[in-house]
Amino acid sequence: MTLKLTDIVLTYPDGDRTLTALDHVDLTVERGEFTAVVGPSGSGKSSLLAVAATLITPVSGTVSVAGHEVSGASQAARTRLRREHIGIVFQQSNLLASLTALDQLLVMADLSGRSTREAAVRARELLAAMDLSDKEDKRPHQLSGGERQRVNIARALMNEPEVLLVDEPTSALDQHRGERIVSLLATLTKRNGLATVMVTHDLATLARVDTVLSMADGRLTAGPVDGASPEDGRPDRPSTSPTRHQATKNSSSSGARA
Ligand SMILES: Nc1ncnc2c1ncn2[C@@H]1O[C@H](COP(=O)(O)OP(=O)(O)OP(=O)(O)O)[C@@H](O)[C@H]1O
Repeated sequence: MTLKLTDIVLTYPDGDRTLTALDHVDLTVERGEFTAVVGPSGSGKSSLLAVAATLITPVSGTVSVAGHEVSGASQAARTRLRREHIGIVFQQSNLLASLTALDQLLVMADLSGRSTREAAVRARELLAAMDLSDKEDKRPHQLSGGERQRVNIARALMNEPEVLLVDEPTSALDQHRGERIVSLLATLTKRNGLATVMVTHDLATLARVDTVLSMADGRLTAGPVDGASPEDGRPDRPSTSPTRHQATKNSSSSGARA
């Protein structure tokens, strides 16, 4: 199992009390599986991603990434694990303003000690896969919102991660560009064998994912919120299995504690 969170409890100090952001959460995502987490603001979605990214240590529970147990690992080991196995795409494009699209990717390779030649080949391949070959030399302000988000995704894939964590990828995009980004994520998940977790408010994008989970008050349960259909907003899409979103959670790989 590529990403496995078991019985995670995460709290934050809240004045003289403690706020439970994640309340005994289980999550398993296999390679090639695209999982979406939906839920209201403040329900714990970003906290879940941060724990999965090994950026925050939970009070209890275990995190395993690509077969590596995170609990008890040193800070240096976590950083290495993150660099080698996890790609993160943040909500807003956080590209460096002064760098070209190509250099945004090369910086990642530099941090992980890849050879410059090998990195340049991979970066160009990734930009081509994102349909950005003609934008290699463009800086962020010369790119559209959708193009910036595709550079973000390419950058997250630079070190060939097994796990891809994506926070609200469509929030700054119009519907068409948003759908294109999620479609791209779905394709990459299958093609690269990624275990992808996407936090989203955008129910229209759920038609492209394999599994939908809902966060509410720090608890993760199977299925979309309020009975919303994953096909909402995409009536023309060929349906793979409308009921799988519910079934997957309860029966097999992805575990969410109800
Ligand atoms: N660093 C922090 N310190 C204290 N409380 C926090 C911190 N980060 C998040 N919280 C609280 O934890 C709860 C879960 O927050 P989180 O950001 O994970 O939710 P979310 O579902 O991602 O929300 P949104 O959709 O608005 O981003 C909220 O009540 C939030 O106020």
